[in-house]
Amino acid sequence: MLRWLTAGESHGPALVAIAEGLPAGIETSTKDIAHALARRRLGYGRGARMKFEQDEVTILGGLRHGLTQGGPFAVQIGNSEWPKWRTVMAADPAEGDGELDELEPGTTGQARSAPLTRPRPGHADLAGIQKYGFTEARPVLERASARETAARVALGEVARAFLKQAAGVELVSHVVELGPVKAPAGLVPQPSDEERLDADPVRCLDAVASARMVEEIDLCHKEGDTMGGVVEVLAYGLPPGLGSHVHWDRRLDARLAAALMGIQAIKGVELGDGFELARVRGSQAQDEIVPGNPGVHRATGESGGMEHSAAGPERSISRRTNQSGGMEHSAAGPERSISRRTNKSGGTEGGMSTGEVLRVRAAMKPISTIPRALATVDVATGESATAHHQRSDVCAVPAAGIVAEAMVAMVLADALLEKFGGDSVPETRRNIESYLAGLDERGLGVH
Ligand SMILES: Cc1cc2nc3c(=O)[nH]c(=O)nc-3n(C[C@H](O)[C@H](O)[C@H](O)COP(=O)(O)O)c2cc1C
Ligand SMILES: C=C(O[C@@H]1CC(C(=O)O)=C[C@@H](OP(=O)(O)O)[C@H]1O)C(=O)O
Repeated sequence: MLRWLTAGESHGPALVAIAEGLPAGIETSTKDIAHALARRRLGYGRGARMKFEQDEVTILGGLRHGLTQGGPFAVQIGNSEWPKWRTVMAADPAEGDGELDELEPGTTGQARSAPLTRPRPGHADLAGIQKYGFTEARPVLERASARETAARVALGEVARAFLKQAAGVELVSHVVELGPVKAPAGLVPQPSDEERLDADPVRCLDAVASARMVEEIDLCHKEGDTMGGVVEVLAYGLPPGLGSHVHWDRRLDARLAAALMGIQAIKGVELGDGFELARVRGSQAQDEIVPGNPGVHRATGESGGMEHSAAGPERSISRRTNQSGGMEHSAAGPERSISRRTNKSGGTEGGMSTGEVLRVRAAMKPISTIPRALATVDVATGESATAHHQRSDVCAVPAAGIVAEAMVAMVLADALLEKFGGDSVPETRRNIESYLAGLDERGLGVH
């Protein structure tokens, strides 16, 4: 079982994250994690804070000479802006000598130390004040802030490394909608497109749509507004059978949906064709099962025309049946296999992975903090007021895609460990190979 937690506040000294249950032998490094964090900071439309703040990565436990050791993996992400917040965010009373009343760059007139008694709509501020007995929103917003997603991305990077090294599973994410602009339907990236996507200002695969998305962000910024959008995460090379149909909380789709909904500002999750399937007849909503090995794992519901972009990379984990696994006497043999005509379901059926490409989408609402003053109530006086305005991103959809990748990686790593176990990467890999060989023996392999 993979357990993990994050701690830390947006303007605290650091975020920390701990993952327990990862096997030994996962190859990763400070550099890999710093790279993942840098990817999260990418994206056109992010605010002033992304420019001046640095993520300072320190691995505190669980890694030795570039390999996990089987113990809890602990990472700290230091906040380079901490000296300015030492007083406001001091752990102990009357501690610190931070620059108390200096304005934050990009903010409009709010001193750091001022009590935030005018809760911002669209944020955790008011419900948090009500729930925890606070008199102002600072303690709420500090923990609710999506700054915390840096900690998730740090752990997600280790999970990604595990998935690739133990199972040959590779993830890729991209932006499919930004405000009113949509990328062409059915266009899906390969893991090998990652560099190209990261180089795009909005992490969109289609150059024309990307340019229109950038224009839309500029327009939105000019008009003093903010934007949301939709991101998609794909996982290539999953074995069939992760998750289970036997109980609601073991379903892979349910676990993915919960993990994605757990990202700040995510308001909807779809698996495969998701909501679109509700609009078509049953006869059009199936992924028919056929014998044979198409050599292509489809990412989408399209059955033709998209193979150049939808085909998955070769499954990189080896099959023992093709080598010396002693399966020669099997009735079906590895030459028999099973495949799907389409992948409308997005790679799960009955709460289990099908062995097709996993495709999941998350919809992000527009950034709540808009430059225009929003109506609220001052909780100190009970009078109508205008909400505090912190500086804000215009759009953080590209960053949300990286966070979504991390959350999907954590869920898949957990599901993989649940099914295959293993205290070391080679052991997990052997277990997967043996399972896949068993499927081949029965003629049920998904190649
Ligand atoms: C990567 C990322 C960056 C975000 N940046 C901002 C921001 O600059 N300003 C803002 O108002 N909300 C931002 N949000 C969204 C808020 O954190 C979120 O809306 C808020 O915590 C309330 O949670 P809820 O929308 O899930 O109800 C961001 C979210 C993500 C995922
Ligand atoms: C710091 C990050 O994102 C922050 C998430 C966030 C929010 O309300 O969620 C609000 C902004 O921070 P502030 O209110 O201090 O300007 C973002 O910059 C980050 O992603 O590293």
